[in-house]
Amino acid sequence: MNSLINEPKFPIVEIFESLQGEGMNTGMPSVFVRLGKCNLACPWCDTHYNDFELWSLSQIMEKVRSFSAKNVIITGGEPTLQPKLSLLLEALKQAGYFLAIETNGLKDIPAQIDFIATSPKAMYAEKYQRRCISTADEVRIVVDGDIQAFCEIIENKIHASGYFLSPCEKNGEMNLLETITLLGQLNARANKPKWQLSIQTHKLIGIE
Ligand SMILES: Nc1nc2[nH]cc(C(=O)O)c2c(=O)[nH]1
Ligand code: SF4
Ligand SMILES: [Mg+2]
Repeated sequence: MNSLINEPKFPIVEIFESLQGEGMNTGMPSVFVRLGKCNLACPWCDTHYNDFELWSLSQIMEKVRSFSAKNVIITGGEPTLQPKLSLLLEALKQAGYFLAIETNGLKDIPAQIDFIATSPKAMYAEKYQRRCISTADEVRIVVDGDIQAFCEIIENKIHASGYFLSPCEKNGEMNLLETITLLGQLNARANKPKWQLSIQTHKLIGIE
């Protein structure tokens, strides 16, 4: 009997190597493991998270090992939806990788993760009011409307080392003026966390 037939499988959209394009780790060489499925449906989502194929754990490990970066970014879709995510993370950890996650922050994060980047979504504010993660390394919020109140709610709910605003891209245009205007308003408050700009630099320079 081949024990590999019992291997866990994961919905994989794509696995590729690039530079982290966003947030405080911008420029870090990374292998991106993009998992399928999501528990939200943001209208401006840039990922075909339902276009996935099932890959076994060893297929994923082989692909990740074919690249040179030692930072693995688990992204999606929403990667925390995978019931067996810890098995994948355990295998990657055993192989010596630093593990980062990109999550919407509604579900708990497995303990194997070394760096949490979370992007709470203002249009789903009620869900975040009800329950979300309470700590992260960085918070990045997309400016898809008048979201100052949501940023203030998230500051209180999610303690992080860095808080970022990202412009929203619609029809190829970024709302940068709206984004930096809101940055100015958030940072004019006394005794509150300072917010910074995070741009999807990979899109500007045309890398994956
Ligand atoms: N270069 C690059 N950096 C990224 N950071 C987060 C990404 C994502 O799609 O989750 C991403 C991505 O797709 N590409
Ligand atoms: S949470 Fe992320 S992956 Fe899910 S729909 Fe929103 S932008 Fe897309
Ligand atoms: Mg992306």
